[in-house]
Amino acid sequence: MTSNRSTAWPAPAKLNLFLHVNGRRVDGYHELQTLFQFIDYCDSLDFAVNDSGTLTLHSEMEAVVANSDNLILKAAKSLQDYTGTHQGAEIWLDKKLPMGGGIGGGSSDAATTLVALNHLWNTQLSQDELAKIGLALGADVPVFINGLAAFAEGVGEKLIPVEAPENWYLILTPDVHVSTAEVFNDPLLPRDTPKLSMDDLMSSDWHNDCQPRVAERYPQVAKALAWLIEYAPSRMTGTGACVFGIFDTRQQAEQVFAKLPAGLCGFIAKGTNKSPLALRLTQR
Ligand SMILES: C[C@](O)(CO)[C@H](O)COP(=O)(O)OP(=O)(O)OC[C@H]1O[C@@H](n2ccc(N)nc2=O)[C@H](O)[C@@H]1O
Ligand SMILES: Nc1ncnc2c1ncn2[C@@H]1O[C@H](COP(=O)(O)OP(=O)(O)OP(=O)(O)O)[C@@H](O)[C@H]1O
Repeated sequence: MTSNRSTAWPAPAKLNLFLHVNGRRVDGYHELQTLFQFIDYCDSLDFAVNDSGTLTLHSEMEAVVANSDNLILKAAKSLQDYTGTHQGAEIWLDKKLPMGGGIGGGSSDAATTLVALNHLWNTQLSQDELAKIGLALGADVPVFINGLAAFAEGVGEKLIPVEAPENWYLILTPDVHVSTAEVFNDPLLPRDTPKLSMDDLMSSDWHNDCQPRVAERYPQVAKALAWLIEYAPSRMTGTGACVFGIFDTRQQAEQVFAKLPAGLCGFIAKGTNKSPLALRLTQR
């Protein structure tokens, strides 16, 4: 073990408690309104800083995604380029979050890398500067950098912190990869949900505009939703494939989890309006 190893930087997952598609921009991207909340279910990263400038990543996910395509190394390189630092880092990733499920693991890993290295390299960028670098890596990176549950507009970069109910969730992870680009390119995707104002936020009908089409095209998602909805209010997060059921207590979530039939997988987590990454920073 390297002696200057800084350990256990959390990269939490997020849920989109709702995801409304309000329109399509001329560049093809969609205008969204969404409510992001973190859950206490996280990847974990370790960092050892060096003076040679080299960046290396150790991760079991290399079998699935080449290290050169990993958002962690892309984030570290972006921070080097932006700040001109000559420092580098050896990075270890303990991957827990299912990939491509709409819970934002890749974006969260990128955000944790930016926040941790900004701290460990002492490059002193502001949160806004880090969020700007992060946005170029993915629409969901800024909310992970800010670390507060938020109502988001635009493509997810205009963030207003909100206090959402910190429920317990049973999250099901259908074994299917849903392509975000494919969902947004679907001609039948509804794109006309009226925009909510902040005042209507908590009282309005929360839904996910991507859910009906994804459920139609991916029977595994439809099956997970059909089962979960029998026990709790349930929705899809992001563009899927994960779906979550909402519970008041851990016990209620556990009772339902215990009934999970063969062929469905999932986990229990608690919603949290302050990200475990932000909590880690304040504990230093
Ligand atoms: C749907 C969300 O998960 C909500 O949290 C995110 O906005 C998705 O963010 P992401 O996974 O980082 O997605 P990106 O990699 O930026 O986009 C993938 C593709 O989805 C489409 N896309 C994405 C976001 C958006 N607001 N409008 C789009 O039309 C674009 O074709 C884009 O090329
Ligand atoms: N560190 C990383 N962790 C996960 N995926 C990564 C990582 N780096 C690059 N990727 C790529 O990004 C893709 C999307 O990953 P991610 O797990 O963030 O999807 P997601 O949960 O659907 O995210 P979102 O909700 O932001 O759409 C993966 O399929 C993988 O190819």
